[in-house]
Amino acid sequence: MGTAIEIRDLVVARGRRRVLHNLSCTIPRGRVTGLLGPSGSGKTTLLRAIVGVQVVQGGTVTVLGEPAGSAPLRRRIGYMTQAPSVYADLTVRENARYFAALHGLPAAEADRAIADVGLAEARDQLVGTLSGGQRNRASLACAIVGRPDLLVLDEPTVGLDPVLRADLWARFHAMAAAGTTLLVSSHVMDEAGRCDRLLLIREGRLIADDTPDAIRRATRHPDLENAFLELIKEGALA
Ligand SMILES: Nc1ncnc2c1ncn2[C@@H]1O[C@H](COP(=O)(O)OP(=O)(O)OP(=O)(O)O)[C@@H](O)[C@H]1O
Repeated sequence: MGTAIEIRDLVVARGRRRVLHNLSCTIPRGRVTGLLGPSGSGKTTLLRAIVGVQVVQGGTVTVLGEPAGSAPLRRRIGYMTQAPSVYADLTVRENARYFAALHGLPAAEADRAIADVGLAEARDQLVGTLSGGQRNRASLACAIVGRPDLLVLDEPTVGLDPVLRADLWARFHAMAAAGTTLLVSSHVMDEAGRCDRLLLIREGRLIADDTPDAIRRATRHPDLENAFLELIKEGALA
């Protein structure tokens, strides 16, 4: 299977606060790994460090065998931020075609990405007129258009109804089956069970790094939400 991302003793401060404390983990290739944790726990900061846009104070982040942020990685990573990163005054198709062109890819690839996120019917609509969930999917289309080896998605399913969420998760797994590594953040615990592996982060520290089943077994909670509460309680007692 192999390793896609290797993080060793990562320390990040934002403002005057230390946000990540000596965090270490490895993320396997060709799998969907979920990054879960409460609001403010450091999920976005960790994703930023992996994508290479975060100043770090210590430790190493190696992505697809290269140091995070290095030039060869630029075309190999798709990153969807929480704020939509698409142009409001362009249509969905124009946005996706623009990102396809940046990767040197033909317009057909843009149309494929739009269809992949279920936005084909809205492809000629200006992004500024889309609903929040549709705008998220337009951002996702732009992140996947280059068929990246690593897809880093910061809360991609916010604002989506259950049917669309289930549909997107099925697409994530299809991409993983085709060899893409996905790292997906969420603070919705019912999405945790959809991941192959989970990283649970709290106050900048990793409190679990395992499969959903192993976490359920170790905590004796069939429900991941309660399993996480148990891990947090154990952490507080340790
Ligand atoms: N630009 C910044 N300057 C100072 N502090 C920041 C900055 N960005 C984030 N922080 C702080 O860093 C901590 C981690 O933030 P981060 O965005 O990584 O959390 P998160 O787990 O992604 O939260 P959420 O789920 O709410 O998006 C928070 O305490 C936040 O207030």
